Amino acid sequence: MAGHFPLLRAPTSLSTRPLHIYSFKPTTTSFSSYIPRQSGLRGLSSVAFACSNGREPDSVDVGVKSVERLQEEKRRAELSARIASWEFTVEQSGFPFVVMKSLSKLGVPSAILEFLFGWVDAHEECAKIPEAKGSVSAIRSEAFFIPLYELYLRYGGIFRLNFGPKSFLIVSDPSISKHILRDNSKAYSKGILAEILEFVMGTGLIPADGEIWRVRRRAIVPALHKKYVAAMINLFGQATDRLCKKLDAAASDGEDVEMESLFSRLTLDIIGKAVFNYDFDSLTNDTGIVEAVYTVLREAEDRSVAPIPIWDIPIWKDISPRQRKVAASLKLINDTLDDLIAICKRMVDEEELQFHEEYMNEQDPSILHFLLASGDDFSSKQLRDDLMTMLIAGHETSAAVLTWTFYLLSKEPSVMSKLQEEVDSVLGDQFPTIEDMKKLKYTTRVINESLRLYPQPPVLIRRSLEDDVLGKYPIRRGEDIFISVWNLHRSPKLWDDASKFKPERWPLDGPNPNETNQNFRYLPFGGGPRKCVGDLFASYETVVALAMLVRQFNFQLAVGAPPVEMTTGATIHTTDGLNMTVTKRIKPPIVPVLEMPTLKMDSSVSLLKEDTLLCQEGEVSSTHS
Ligand code: HEM
Repeated sequence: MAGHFPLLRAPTSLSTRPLHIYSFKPTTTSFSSYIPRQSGLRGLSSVAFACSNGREPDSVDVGVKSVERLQEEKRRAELSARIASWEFTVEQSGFPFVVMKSLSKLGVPSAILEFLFGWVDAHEECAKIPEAKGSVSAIRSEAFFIPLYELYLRYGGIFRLNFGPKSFLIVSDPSISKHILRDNSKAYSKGILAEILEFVMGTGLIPADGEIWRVRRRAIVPALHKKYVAAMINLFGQATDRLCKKLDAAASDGEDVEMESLFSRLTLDIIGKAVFNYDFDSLTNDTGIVEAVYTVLREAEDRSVAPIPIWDIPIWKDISPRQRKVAASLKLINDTLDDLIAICKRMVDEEELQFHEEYMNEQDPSILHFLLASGDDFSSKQLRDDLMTMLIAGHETSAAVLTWTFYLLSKEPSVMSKLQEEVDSVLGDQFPTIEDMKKLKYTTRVINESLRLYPQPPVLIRRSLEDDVLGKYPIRRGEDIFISVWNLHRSPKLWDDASKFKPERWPLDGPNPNETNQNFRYLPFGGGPRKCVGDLFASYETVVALAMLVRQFNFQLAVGAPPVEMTTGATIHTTDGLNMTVTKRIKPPIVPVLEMPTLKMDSSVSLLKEDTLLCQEGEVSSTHS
């Protein structure tokens, strides 16, 4: 999300997208990056991550797709070659640069050039940030962070990208990221992000800056205390159980399922209950409010790529049917939130519970209830902004994590087997509990690794509020900056086998990886004061859903489905959904364990020890720690 920005990618139309099951129906999900079209950054090139399930598709459509894919790969290779040949470089003056470019054209490898000319650069009095310029001919509408990766390999951990009059600093260096996000975070705001999200999130926590952000963060973080998150485990289990029932029916009927939209609905149902005690029940129904939520999400995404902000023209709001629909959807959501706030206020007035640090109403443990009970002084508009922000922040991100985790697992059956083995032994037939979270170590590593390969969102956005120095480069106030988490997480300089899905890279007996213990090369939840407030919530949510689903089913990419390609909204989405064949698992028979009283005592002693160890080492990082 949106820390979660570029925001928003919602199923294009709930009515055009059947609720849960269909076979290879293209899902009208053309996601675009949030990067404003006028910036010229969108779709610098395109990339298709073809999926193959090891079986040959046979339809004509699929044949056409394969040709398109080959063309795409060719285009991509051409673009890589053009980037590698410095074609996009903005000429910098000076003898060293001219020599470097000439040597590069003669085929001298970039590692040698870096070695030779890095030294020269380091000794210049006022180093200049390497500059590249966007090429109109290379612009397409696909995932923008892929060409940024190619440019990073060519230009390094910080470079300037120019598009016409606009320019952006692209940062892919751990220590510069740490400087911006943590060490000098006060000198940076959310910039473009705040401007685009204003209509839907107002001054909610994600777009807010300065004093408003400080006050709201201080009010909201305590609401996600450990007891609350533990109580949410039940909710995660129940919601996932509903999804399991749907999959069970699909498996019995032999129908394939589109998992991305199912995950979107699962996480919407969860976040509605968790944040304001509202059951969207979107896994079962397409009610007006669910459609309203998606209308607003889609609008935010579209605004982020529109060439002219026509929605700002007063008369346009009244005559455009689309803008009228957006306004009506926002009104419906706001009215619903106002009702929920009123109901909750009455509950708080009537209850006799004393407010304290780990306050929680068992009947309604929602964040809204905590905020109202805390007696904080804020307007209902601010409260609505906060609720809306968390709804969006906690919905698309978790759904995207689950989508890409299942995609990755479909490619690595050995990881899936290991995962199922752990889940069987830890959960048996029970619903997951908070104690299980510490024991599901490999499951957690699978999520950690999925977040490395598919960070949600793939870039973080900032704007400098004052002059600063990034690495060795001075920068001016007002610079728009993209920290590419995608580049950091996939850099061959920072990781062995960077592009391989390898949960084993994170030792089971080691700490849960986070930005601090990975020194800012790994930023699944951002870092510094603006780190995600829902990190622990989201970790448990995705672990519970993953564990319950793989316990009951096997998942394979559906035969003949469109290839799984990437595109961006708030998070990384698929272009045509994640179509899977789901089959019920046949588990091996449970072998009864012989009761041996004398040995029993010994084993319980060692079990206790192991549990203690797991508690200490298996903790999932939390903003609240
Ligand atoms: C796997 C799921 C999630 C991922 C990957 C994720 C990721 C992130 C990231 C990277 C940021 C930092 C953005 C930045 O620095 O610009 C962030 C911020 C935020 N996240 Fe999440 N998030 C997830 C789930 C959640 C959930 C479940 C909630 C709410 C319950 C939530 C609420 C927020 C909020 C309010 C912020 C803004 C914090 C601030 O600016 O002070 N997120 N998230």
